[in-house]
Amino acid sequence: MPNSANLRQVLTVAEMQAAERDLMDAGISVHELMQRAGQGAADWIWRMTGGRPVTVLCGPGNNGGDGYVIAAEIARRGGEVRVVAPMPPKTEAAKRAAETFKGKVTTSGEGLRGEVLVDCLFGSGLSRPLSAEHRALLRRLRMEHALGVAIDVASGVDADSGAWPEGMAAWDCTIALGAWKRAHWIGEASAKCGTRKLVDIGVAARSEDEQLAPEPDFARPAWDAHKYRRGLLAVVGGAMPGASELAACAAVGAGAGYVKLLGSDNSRRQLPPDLVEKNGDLTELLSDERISAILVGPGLGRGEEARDRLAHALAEGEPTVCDADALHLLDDEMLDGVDGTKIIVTPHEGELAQLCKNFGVIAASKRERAMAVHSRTGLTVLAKGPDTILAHDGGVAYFPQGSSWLSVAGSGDVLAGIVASRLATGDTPARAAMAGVYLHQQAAREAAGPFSASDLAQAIPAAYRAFL
Ligand SMILES: NC(=O)C1=CN([C@@H]2O[C@H](COP(=O)(O)OP(=O)(O)OC[C@H]3O[C@@H](n4cnc5c(N)ncnc54)[C@H](OP(=O)(O)O)[C@@H]3O)[C@@H](O)[C@H]2O)[C@@H](O)CC1
Ligand SMILES: Nc1ncnc2c1ncn2[C@@H]1O[C@H](COP(=O)(O)OP(=O)(O)O)[C@@H](O)[C@H]1O
Ligand SMILES: [K+]
Repeated sequence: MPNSANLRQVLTVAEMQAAERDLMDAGISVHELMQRAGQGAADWIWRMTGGRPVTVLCGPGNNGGDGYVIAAEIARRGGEVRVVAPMPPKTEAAKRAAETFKGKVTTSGEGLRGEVLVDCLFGSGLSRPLSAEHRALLRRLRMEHALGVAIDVASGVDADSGAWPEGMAAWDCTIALGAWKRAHWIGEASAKCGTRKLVDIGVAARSEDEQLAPEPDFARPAWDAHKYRRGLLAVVGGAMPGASELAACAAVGAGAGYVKLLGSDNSRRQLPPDLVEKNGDLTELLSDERISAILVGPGLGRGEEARDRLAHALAEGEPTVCDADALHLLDDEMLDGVDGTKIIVTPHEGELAQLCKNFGVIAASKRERAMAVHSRTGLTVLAKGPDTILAHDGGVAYFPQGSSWLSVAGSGDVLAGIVASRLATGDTPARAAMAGVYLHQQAAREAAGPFSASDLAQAIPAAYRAFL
């Protein structure tokens, strides 16, 4: 994934239109922007398909206009290309682009069988749901072509929410124009858009833009590093020790130099040799000044004792990750006198709903709920699930989709351990959360599903190496 800011911005349709107006104010015409977009997309298509016969489906707006530019460029390079246009071009720029394509244009593409379908029916200007006729056309053409490439966003997708049109087949590749849209990273669309490519047409990055989280860039420990300097993470255990052990095991490979499990019982259990467990009075155990971060929540329980342990952990004022049971116990009373900006919460959908309830927040979508909890409390909110959204001091960040093999019990404990480990190394909450998600996803690739959560935890050092 690109790490430069203008290739990571994620814009709404309205923001994209404003960016287009800014470019036009700077003297660049819609025609020029369409040429940049269409030629850039044609370049990717040419590289991916190596000159195989291409059918371009063109709609009436500027997405269709891009399609005519793509078709003309492929023809100029000597490729076999035809256009299916159920409606004539309506905008000036699209009409002008259509004139440059001299090849075959039909309205239905009936009987066409081809290798590559390029979808330029509708892009970000989708103003109503697809008609039954357009759905059927898209479905038929998609079935009649081996490979499908969507331009900007797949036709019928809501670019701002990532909602996917019912019954529509997935695409092999989506080529975003000018900037990423939310649909490339959230909702069903993010899972169905295939490989993502971005064509840069000169849109400038602004600091307030939402962004695709940058990949971590780790370094080996400093020459004079020692275990405490690399970070000491305290994992507060509770009623069900398995979950905190799993999180602690994950934390060992994710950057911290030392991970200590602070248990609540003295029962003899077989612990992995890397884990150090201390039992006893939690306040005393947490008074170790070398502790640089705390993880609390996995296996904590939700009763009085759990509440007490969470309150003790938060009272330390250290950078802290709250996950699982802790998310049910967090509320205004628990946060009273606590600096919320030092805390990361890692809720799944249900836990996010619980946080909203506890803090009296009402919001419609996962993204809005995460943002609302963040702005109400100052907490850094990593809302996980099939898609992951981070609401933090710097705004909102999105991530590529991880492997669906991550949907296994304990996977969230592993993520919490990784994020807490990053926090212990001195990363800011936002950086720790971003690095944590990428490490978790990379560990899933290394463990190559199906895997158990402990397989996933074991794959973390290999995942770490991928970002060195
Ligand atoms: N912004 C930029 O910087 C750049 C943008 N570029 C490109 O422009 C695209 C956006 O173009 P766009 O705004 O013209 O919208 P687009 O998606 O072509 O559709 C609008 C047309 O479709 C119609 N229509 C909509 N829904 C419909 C439905 N369900 N069923 C039937 N009709 C429907 C709608 O009709 P109306 O709502 O007006 O009745 C209108 O005629 C963007 O995705 C990117 O590809 C690049 O070229 C360069 C830089
Ligand atoms: N379908 C999916 N695709 C990608 N990642 C997923 C999917 N389902 C779950 N995950 C990831 O797996 C983890 C599951 O966490 P969680 O629901 O807390 O599990 P548990 O409570 O069992 O530990 C999260 O990091 C989430 O992002
Ligand atoms: K499209």
